[in-house]
Amino acid sequence: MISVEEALAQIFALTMPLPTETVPLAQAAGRVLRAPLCAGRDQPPFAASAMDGYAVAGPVGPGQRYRVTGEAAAGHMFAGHVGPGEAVRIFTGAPVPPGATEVVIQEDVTRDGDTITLRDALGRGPNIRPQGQDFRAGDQISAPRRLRGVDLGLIAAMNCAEVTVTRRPDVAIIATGDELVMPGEQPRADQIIASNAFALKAMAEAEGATARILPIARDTEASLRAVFDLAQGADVIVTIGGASVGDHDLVGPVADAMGATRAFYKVALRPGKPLMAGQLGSALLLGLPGNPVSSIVCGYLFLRPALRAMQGLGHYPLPTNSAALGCDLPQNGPRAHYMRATLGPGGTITPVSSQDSALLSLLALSNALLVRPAHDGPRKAGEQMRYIALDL
Ligand SMILES: Nc1nc2c(c(=O)[nH]1)N[C@H]1C(S)=C(S)[C@@H](COP(=O)(O)OP(=O)(O)OC[C@H]3O[C@@H](n4cnc5c(N)ncnc54)[C@H](O)[C@@H]3O)O[C@H]1N2
Ligand code: MOO
Repeated sequence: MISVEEALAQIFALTMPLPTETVPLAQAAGRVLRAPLCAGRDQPPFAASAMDGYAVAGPVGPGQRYRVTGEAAAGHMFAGHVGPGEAVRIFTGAPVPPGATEVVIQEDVTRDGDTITLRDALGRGPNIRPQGQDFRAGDQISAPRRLRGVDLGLIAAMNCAEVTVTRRPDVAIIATGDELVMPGEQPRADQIIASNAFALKAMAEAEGATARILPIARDTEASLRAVFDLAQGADVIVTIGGASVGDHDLVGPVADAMGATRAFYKVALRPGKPLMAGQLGSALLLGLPGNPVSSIVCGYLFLRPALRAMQGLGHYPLPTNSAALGCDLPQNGPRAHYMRATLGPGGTITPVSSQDSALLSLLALSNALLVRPAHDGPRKAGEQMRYIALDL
């Protein structure tokens, strides 16, 4: 059995950044920017008033008087110049007219006809945002990066209407097993509901992929082949179940018979030991174990990083944080253990009561995977441990 790190490296070796496409900004949230962007203009493009008040020229102090010669509002600049002893009525966001040295807020002014007089208690000036204070024409946003809402706002301000992003990976998800029916169907007494595909689809979509749940493959070679055929065109084919050593575990043999090349089978990992990875046609093939927690943990550890790599974000495992252990733990065995755990209010992390890989309800109660490396020694409450946030 190979280590989790080796398995992830082998999966990365099977991935290539996908081609790019150009999309309008309004459709770019969550996509991965692949080409750097350049600001088309300075922001603000002119010295701008930060307040509503008066743009004045000349010394500013209590009792100073100015003659108001015009008005500047956002989107309506004042065409003239402000000379000594003159003022222009100005509003937030308006260009500060040439000659003006300060904007005095209107609360500090008394106005009588066309004359303003500054009050005794003056606020601090100058209330002018210099041209290019936010960014300059030519300033760049670097790539690659996942585009958040704030990035889209900045790109829009730079006057870029379109962005070059990675094409969305297409993920085909195949649940396998005679015991499975879809939610809402009428299961026989010996059947259960196929649940894992829904978690994995949500995970893939949160990583920027499109995901399709294919019909459940039954435990026959013909059925599995037929569903694999439906996966054509996918960048990633994820199978669920049928990965172990039982007589009805057909994923490996059928994929092999269809020409898949196998990178590895079995990882020193708990849960998720019977994980398989390879290539089928041009698709990355991830054969996940059927136990619900195993498949979802493998989705975190392998599918998410693989989708990031395919979108051009590089080869990285999901990030970990550290927290103080809430209880003692015995020595770990030979498999890295990703324990379902809760991160409590005091910042301590505690494994949930059972680590059985079939217990979806306990996974749903958890908000972290406590990482125990293979052969990790016994741990005492209070020790710092690494964990992965269960954020999807
Ligand atoms: N003799 C051995 N038996 C098993 C071993 C082993 O090493 N030797 N490994 C165990 C481990 S660990 C795991 S994990 C499982 C993985 O088995 P499979 O990947 O072949 O999965 P299945 O047998 O098809 O299913 C396991 C379990 O999960 C349920 N399941 C399957 N698909 C779904 C789905 N889409 N949604 C919800 N639940 C699903 C299935 O009904 C089974 O209960 O093998 C152990 N056995
Ligand atoms: O490797 Mo299995 O996923 O422990 O239950």
